Amino acid sequence: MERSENTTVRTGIRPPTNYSTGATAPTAALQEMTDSQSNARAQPTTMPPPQGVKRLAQGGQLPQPEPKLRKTLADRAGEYGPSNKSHLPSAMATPAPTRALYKNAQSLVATSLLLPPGTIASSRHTSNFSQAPRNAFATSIGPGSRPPVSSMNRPSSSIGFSQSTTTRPRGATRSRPPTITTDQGTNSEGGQGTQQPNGTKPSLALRTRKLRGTASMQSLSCQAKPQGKQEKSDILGLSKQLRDLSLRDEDIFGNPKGDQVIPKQDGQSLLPPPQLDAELDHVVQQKCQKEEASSTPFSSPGSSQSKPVPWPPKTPSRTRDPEAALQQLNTLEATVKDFLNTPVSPVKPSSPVKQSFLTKHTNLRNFTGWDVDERLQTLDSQFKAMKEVMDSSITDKKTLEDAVELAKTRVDDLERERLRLDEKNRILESDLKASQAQVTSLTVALETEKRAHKYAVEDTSRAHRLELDELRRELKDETDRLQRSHREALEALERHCRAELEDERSQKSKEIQEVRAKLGSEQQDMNLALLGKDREIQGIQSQLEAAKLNLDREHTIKGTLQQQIGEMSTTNLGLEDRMRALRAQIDFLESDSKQQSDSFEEMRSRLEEAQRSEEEARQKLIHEETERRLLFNKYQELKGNIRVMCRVRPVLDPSEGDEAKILFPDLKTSTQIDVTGPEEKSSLGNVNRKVVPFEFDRVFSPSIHNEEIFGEISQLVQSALDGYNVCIFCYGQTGSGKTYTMSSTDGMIPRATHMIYDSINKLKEKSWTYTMEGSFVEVYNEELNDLLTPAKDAEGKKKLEIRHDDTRKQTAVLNCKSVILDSANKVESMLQQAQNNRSVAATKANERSSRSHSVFILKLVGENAATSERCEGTLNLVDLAGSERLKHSGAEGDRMKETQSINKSLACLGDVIEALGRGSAHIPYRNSKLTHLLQYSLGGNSKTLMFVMVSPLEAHLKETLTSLRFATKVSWDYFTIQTRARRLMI
Ligand SMILES: Nc1ncnc2c1ncn2[C@@H]1O[C@H](COP(=O)(O)OP(=O)(O)OP(=O)(O)O)[C@@H](O)[C@H]1O
Repeated sequence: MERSENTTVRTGIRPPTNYSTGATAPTAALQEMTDSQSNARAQPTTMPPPQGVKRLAQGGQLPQPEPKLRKTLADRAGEYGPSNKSHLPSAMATPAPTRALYKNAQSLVATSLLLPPGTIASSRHTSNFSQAPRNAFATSIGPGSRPPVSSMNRPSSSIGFSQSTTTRPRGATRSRPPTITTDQGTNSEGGQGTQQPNGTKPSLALRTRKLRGTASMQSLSCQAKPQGKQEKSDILGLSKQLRDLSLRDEDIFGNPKGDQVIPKQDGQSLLPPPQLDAELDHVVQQKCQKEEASSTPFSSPGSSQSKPVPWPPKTPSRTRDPEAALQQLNTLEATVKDFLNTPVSPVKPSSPVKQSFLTKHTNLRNFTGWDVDERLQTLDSQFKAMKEVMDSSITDKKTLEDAVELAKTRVDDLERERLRLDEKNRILESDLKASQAQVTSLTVALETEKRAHKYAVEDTSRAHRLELDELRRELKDETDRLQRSHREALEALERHCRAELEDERSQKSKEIQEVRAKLGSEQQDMNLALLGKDREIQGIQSQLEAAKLNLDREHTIKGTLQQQIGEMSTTNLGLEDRMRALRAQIDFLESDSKQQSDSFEEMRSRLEEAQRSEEEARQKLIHEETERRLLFNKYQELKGNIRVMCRVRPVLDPSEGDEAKILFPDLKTSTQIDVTGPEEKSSLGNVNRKVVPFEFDRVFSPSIHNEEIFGEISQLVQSALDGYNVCIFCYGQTGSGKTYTMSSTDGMIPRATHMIYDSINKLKEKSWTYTMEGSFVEVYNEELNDLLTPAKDAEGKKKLEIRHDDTRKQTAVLNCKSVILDSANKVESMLQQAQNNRSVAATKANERSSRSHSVFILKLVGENAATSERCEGTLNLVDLAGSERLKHSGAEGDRMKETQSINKSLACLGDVIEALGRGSAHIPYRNSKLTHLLQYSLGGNSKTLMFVMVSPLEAHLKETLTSLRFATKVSWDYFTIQTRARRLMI
């Protein structure tokens, strides 16, 4: 394809295959051809528009191109297109010097055509003779002209021409080898026929024009060489003139280098390399030198292979103007005619030795004839073909013009689009600028707003700070004010309280003085009253004697009544027998007389009377029971609500040690005990042992058993059944027999419960029903423990709390287990359980030393259905802890703490009894748990019995004396109370 294009370009003339019969005569056609050669020489006409053209374009017919930077397609089309070429002035299209030179060239051609036919024939390429158009063309210009070798290889189809002129891609830039032949062929038509958008074509056309001029001159010089040196010099001069012509043409177009500077897109010019002309001159000179060296220049094999310098120039392809082409044809026809009229020079005979051939590559001999008619016919046919070509060229031209017009329209559209886009771009730029300005203004506004906001925040924070400081100051002031006011109020209140306290103190002192004075007078009155009370006591004692007599009488009456009841029961049985007998008798006498009915009525009345007597006797018995209770309580009170008894245990084993000297002087009353004290040295050195006598309500010797002892306390148990609170203590040192007396199997507790059961059963006859409920607690280290609950089960339980009912004079222990004692067996198991849980610790004094106070609480509640009476009494059986002194026991640590708490509770018990004896208004029950628990069983109408337990051993003598003295003190206090009570009774 490339090769085809190149060959087409080299030819520059349409192949005559499509040559049609032209309208122009052959002669005229030859003349036009000659002219076309001249036009072909006038390359500047196809050059890019010179300055004049540019000025014309600037005149308004064409859009003004941007110099070098932006050229529209229309601009480029105007510069290089054939339409612009038509605007060129004729003077510029064909400069005068060029025309003169071409005239010289035509004369030279004519001279060259006068060469001998053999010389011309030898220059033909007979091997390619089959290519008629080229061969015809070669013959059309005469044998003196050297046909272009390169054109012989070119396909002579019109397709190549079309490609070179119309169908070649506008943007395609084909590289061309920098050879003379290639450039020559390319430049022969490319500069005119093609319109390359990149502008390389005009540059190549200029270069082709130079080459053409130079090569033609070289060729001419070479061909003219055989004519002589003068001709050679003429040819060289003509070559120079052509070169100068090219230069001048270039000067005309304003380019000193001979090429128009076509700006590339990158701004670089596409100037041909400056050494190209020198190379072409060098090649032509070398070729001429070779031809000079050869003897037969036209038959030289290299001549046919030499550089294909086209001659004559391919004018038809270079000009697009058909009229000019026709003119060229006419010129060519005229030239042919001149040639035919010119006489032929004789042919130089060849050497007989050396045969000459057409070329060195063929064995054809030299031409021997010249058929002019045939040549003319050939020329005529070529002319016709050229005519057809020209017609087709005209058609192509019109098509191209249409295409150009279309391109212009497109260019205009594009230009309008560009303008629209430019306008849009300007609008967008203006918008952008406006947006930037807006952004700037917004940024400024934002900055301003930020600053304003910052200032506002700072102002606000400053205001808040100030406000906070102000609030703090106010708060501080308020706090100070409040503190001052509070301090002042406190001071005023303190002053007021002090004043009130002073007033109260003075008032109280006055009251104390008054009370003291009053007490003095009362004491006198009391002494007087005491005397009266003594008398009353004596009276009461007499009443008591009388009451005893009454009681005995009542007992007698009771026995009589019981006897009467028995008798009445017997009588009742007899009456019932009699009733049955009477009924039988009634049945017997029913039918009898009135006597029988009277007898029946009498019997019935007697029966009713007997029943009434029985009811009266029962009512009397109930009444006597109530009366008995009152008399029994009065009797107990007369015997003393508080009694102190002493019991001395026997020596269990002789190994226990010596027995102390304890005497019981009054065996009849059993109220005294004499204890021989320890040895004491007198001031004279005599050792004496004092006998210390003690007197109690009852003294039990070691031989007395529990049964007899219970006989003494059974009356108190009866009082508990009668609804009174009874408290029985066992006091004494460790090992003195307290537990034995109280809790042993035949101790007071079991006996008391058994007695209570018996009494309850008996009282049922008197319409009394009882409930008995027992509990067992322990006071250890001033704390209450439930002995009926094992220690492990007591953990986590609530502590025992003492609650007093002041109305009923009853005490209850909260959170303490109580057992309903509905049988005697339950009491024994309860005692056993309590004994196991009781805190027992070993001390030096006793291995089984009880270090706590145990309290057996038996609550008795009785109700009489006949009389609706109700009684509620409590029997407290207390086994006190050992009363030994600390020094003697040798207790340490926890034992010492136990002992201290034991001594404290015992001391508190003594204080309570002392207070009760003194008749003090305040009884210190709450000083210890024990007295607090037994509050309603100590004092008042309660019955209290204290057993002081005594060891018979000499070793325990001191403790024995201490215990006896404590009991005596209590006894005396009780005595005081009893005395007072007796006085009150009197
Ligand atoms: N009247 C008595 N007849 C026979 N044995 C007695 C008598 N009194 C006490 N005993 C015996 O003496 C010992 C000590 O008696 P008991 O344990 O009752 O003394 P205690 O005062 O209760 O001592 P603690 O204060 O340590 O409980 C016991 O073995 C007991 O059986």
